[in-house]
Amino acid sequence: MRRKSAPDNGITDVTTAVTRSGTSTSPAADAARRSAVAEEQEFLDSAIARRDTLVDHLQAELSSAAPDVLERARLRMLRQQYEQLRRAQERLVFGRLDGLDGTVRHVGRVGLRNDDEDGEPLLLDWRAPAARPFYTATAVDPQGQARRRHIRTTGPVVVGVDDEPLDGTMTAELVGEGALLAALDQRRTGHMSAAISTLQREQDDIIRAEATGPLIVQGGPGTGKTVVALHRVAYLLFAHATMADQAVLVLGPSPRFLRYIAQVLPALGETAVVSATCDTLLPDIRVGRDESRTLAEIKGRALWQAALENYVGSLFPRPRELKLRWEGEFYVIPAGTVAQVLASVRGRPYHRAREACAEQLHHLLTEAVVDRREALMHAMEEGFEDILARVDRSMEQDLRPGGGPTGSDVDGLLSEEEIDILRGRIGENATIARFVEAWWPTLDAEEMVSGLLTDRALLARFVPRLSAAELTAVSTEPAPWAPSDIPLLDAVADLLGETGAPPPPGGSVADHARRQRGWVYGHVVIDEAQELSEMQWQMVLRRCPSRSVTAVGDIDQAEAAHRHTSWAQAVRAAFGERWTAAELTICYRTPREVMDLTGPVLKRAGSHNSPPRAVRSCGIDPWVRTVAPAELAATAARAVRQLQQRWHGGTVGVIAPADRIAELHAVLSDVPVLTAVQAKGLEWDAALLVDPQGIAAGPRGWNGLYVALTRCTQELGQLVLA
Ligand SMILES: Nc1ncnc2c1ncn2[C@@H]1O[C@H](COP(=O)(O)OP(=O)(O)OP(=O)(O)O)[C@@H](O)[C@H]1O
Repeated sequence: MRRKSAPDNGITDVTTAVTRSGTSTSPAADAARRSAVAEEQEFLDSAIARRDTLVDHLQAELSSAAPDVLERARLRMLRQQYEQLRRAQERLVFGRLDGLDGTVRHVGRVGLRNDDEDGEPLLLDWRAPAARPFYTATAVDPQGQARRRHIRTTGPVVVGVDDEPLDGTMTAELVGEGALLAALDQRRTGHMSAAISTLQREQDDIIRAEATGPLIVQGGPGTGKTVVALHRVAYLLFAHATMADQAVLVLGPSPRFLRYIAQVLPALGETAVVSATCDTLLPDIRVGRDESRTLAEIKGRALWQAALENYVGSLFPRPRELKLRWEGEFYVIPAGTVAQVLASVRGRPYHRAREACAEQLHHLLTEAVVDRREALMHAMEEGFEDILARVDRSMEQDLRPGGGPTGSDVDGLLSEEEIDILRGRIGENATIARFVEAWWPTLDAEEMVSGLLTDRALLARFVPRLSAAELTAVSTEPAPWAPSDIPLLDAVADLLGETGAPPPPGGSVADHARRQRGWVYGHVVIDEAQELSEMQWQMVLRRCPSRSVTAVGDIDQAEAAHRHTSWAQAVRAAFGERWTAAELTICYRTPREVMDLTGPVLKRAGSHNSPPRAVRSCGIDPWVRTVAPAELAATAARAVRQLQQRWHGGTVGVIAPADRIAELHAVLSDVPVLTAVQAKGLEWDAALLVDPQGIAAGPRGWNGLYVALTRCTQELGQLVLA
């Protein structure tokens, strides 16, 4: 932090001289702008030098550190700091707050401390509480600030500054409007980038919200839901140190979408993150086919959870007398004792219960063997020579082989150590293991689910709420797994519990989390959450029992097979009434000219909401061409070429009904040609909609058309069939 000598004068000079777009209005203004840029360049240079020094220090410390177990946590933290600093190249410094008290604070991608450890930081991390006014201070609520400055940089060079006085002389709905509009107008690269320098108030409120329970964020297309979701991950990992130990799960709608957002969190230095779709959450299972909407809807219903619990529950053994054979003799464990053993593991997953019961069985058998021996010893004491001989023989067998103590106490009773050895032998004995396996078999989730889904009678027994037609539809599906099978497999795998050895050590927290189906995350973020079925929500809950979940989505863009038209319906099965709602209201992506077309489409989709308000106009009117069906593909190819020329250096995407994709792919190999569902969450500079009526004709087609219309940042073209 620096203190200005004459705060009021300094601020006034610059802010009156520099307009929001950074262009000057007079020679005096030009001079003020140059001086402001020079001042910020000086600061940026010092921040870069400090960052480089810290990187060098950390590198030296990491390379000289011994791999001491006790040091692991500290080394992990150092490595994280090192990675964050090393990656903090672009926009190292992007903001400045001038306090009413004359203090000056710079805000940047990472925090940088001065040489003096206890002193004020040189640069505030954008997530630090002290940086918050940069995103939320207004003229009405200046939060102790006199001015906010956006510093525009290209690599290590300051190229401009945009000042906003917070004294009421300039009122703007947007924070750092110049910088924001410049960011929104940039050509799209095909990858989302971080927006730390231009986050808006309503976005910041959600990013920094408490993470103690489910937070559901509704926002229309382009309102920055993905931006908010990803920056919230970065914020939570910064604000809650322990969250990095558990990792954060980011669930997106498709692999294509995950590729689109893949660079944002690494660029912010965050690596304790696992990205997946609901279909790829199970480490060893892959979806092998599409499915009908009817089946997706049936198998997405919450009722499957109880059905599967009953199904797995039915396979737990019932209490009955158990007769075990050990060293040629039979031992009986009465049904009452078995019932007690079973009761003691009630509520545990199948395999964990099995493991615990098997252990108790080993104990009981050991006790029975020891008791019988003691009885024999008593008899021996009473002088039965032949029994003595049997005991000796039996003991020789029991304590063989293995190098342990081979003798017994002088009185013939087993010592504690010998009893332990006996118990160990029973626990490792193959015959006993076979007996336990026959009594309580280990099960495989995939076999269990396919066994249930292909057996109509079994389905009718465990899923009685399905109609006869639904039972038939489910039981006659083909073999490879479909998307709606994944939550069923996950539910059964969870009810069964893990078997086998834990995954090998090594790798990062994210590697561990990725490899383990049952990993519990510190937080889960879901994008396009309106698409999740009730059973997919259960998958989320299993991975985050604390319910520290942020779900962003647009209920009006819902295209999934479920019939939810409100968030209350969508999340009732998962959270009941206990969730918090938030809303994003401003559309950043799609220009006003295009958003004006979306109102009627949204109405046709059955929504009572209005589309979000577009923040900017691009000056390009959306266009429509009517085309004969036979000309469609060729016209689309020509239109795409023209768009590519106009948006040279940017991106173009095509959206069409599913049945036209193949025909278009044949002529358009260098641009994405997607259905509306596949285009979810994506954006391009220009979008071409081919046969929009066809898009609207599908199931939930108007919602699909709403998605399709809102993918462009600049130009929208439509080819309508004659
Ligand atoms: N504060 C911001 N600063 C800069 N760019 C932003 C900001 N907020 C949103 N954007 C940009 O606006 C576009 C839309 O954002 P985003 O994809 O997060 O919206 P969305 O609500 O998830 O949209 P959709 O529901 O259509 O998928 C992106 O290019 C994003 O980078």
